[in-house]
Amino acid sequence: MNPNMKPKTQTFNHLLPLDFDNVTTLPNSHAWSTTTLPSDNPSDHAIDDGEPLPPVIDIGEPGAYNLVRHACEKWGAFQVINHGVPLSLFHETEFQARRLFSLPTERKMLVARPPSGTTGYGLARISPFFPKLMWSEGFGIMGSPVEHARQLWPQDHAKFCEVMEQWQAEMKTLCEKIVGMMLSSLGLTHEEDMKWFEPKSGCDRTQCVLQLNSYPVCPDPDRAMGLAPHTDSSLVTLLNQSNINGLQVHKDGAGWVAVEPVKGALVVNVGDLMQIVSNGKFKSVLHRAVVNKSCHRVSTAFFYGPPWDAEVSPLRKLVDSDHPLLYRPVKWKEYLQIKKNDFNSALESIRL
Ligand SMILES: O=C(O)CCC(=O)C(=O)O
Ligand SMILES: [Fe+2]
Repeated sequence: MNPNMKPKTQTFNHLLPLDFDNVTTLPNSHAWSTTTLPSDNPSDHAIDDGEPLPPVIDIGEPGAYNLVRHACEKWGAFQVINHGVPLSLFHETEFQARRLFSLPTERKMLVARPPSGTTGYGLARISPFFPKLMWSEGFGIMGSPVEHARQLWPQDHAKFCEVMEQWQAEMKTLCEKIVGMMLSSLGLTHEEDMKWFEPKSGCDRTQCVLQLNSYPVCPDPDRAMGLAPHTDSSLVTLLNQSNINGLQVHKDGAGWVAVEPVKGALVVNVGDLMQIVSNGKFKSVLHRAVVNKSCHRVSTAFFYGPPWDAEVSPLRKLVDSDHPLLYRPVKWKEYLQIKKNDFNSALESIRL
């Protein structure tokens, strides 16, 4: 696989996932060959000093800041527990996501995501960068999902909207806390150093996307890919991967490492913007999702970012003669355009 590949011309067929329920063998369109499928298996290095890695951090503990910094530098990912999000809401969110994906294909097509859009039902947005299709379907939400939910369930959409809005609110609060912890761990204060990111004139303009992902049972998981390797463009991403294995993170020297699900924990990914803000100290983690033969896996990813037009640049306090400025300033909306063209080399293209 060439991560620098340009998107190929999309046809309508490329925008819509398979009707997975009616497929018993892996179609050629979804069969990743050894040249397109990263061949290295999850590493044996996933255990370090008897602890599963990336680390699981109790963010209620006084020493959590140091653990967060260490995880962001070493892995670009960690799991959080003791975060205050009720377990019942995890279950309700997963239940509603499963309810959506179990609708008949024709119903889901009513809310198909447009080719360059963010919200609605469809293939992974990164699909155009890869020669094969992924064994997954997704549904993107920004703000209220009510317009789409009304089309999916004309009589019965209130609960879906209530649960998704509650989940978004909880994720946003937790992201604010985690971004604050990351900055504090670098010796920065939110007030001084994050002015670009603060709500202006009392209204909160941070931009967030909630992405529901579905990985149906796959007849030939070794040749299929749930979600191909990528980094997230966000500042941070919070992922609920339910109780089923599938997420893997890439670590130099260790290869692909499985992130073991921990009940009630959320995975935190450092995103590209946080790598920029931290002047390269924190690593935007390369990750992927694999599929399996027996369980339909559902995950929810909450991408947390600054206002579209806020300029993101490395924090001045982190730049000195030993740590030269690594990235030019960029607005998130501009960065997303760069990512659409350059994909996994987007960070390189704004490097000084
Ligand atoms: O489902 C997963 O484990 C990964 C999801 C993900 O990386 C994404 O939605 O960006
Ligand atoms: Fe991701």
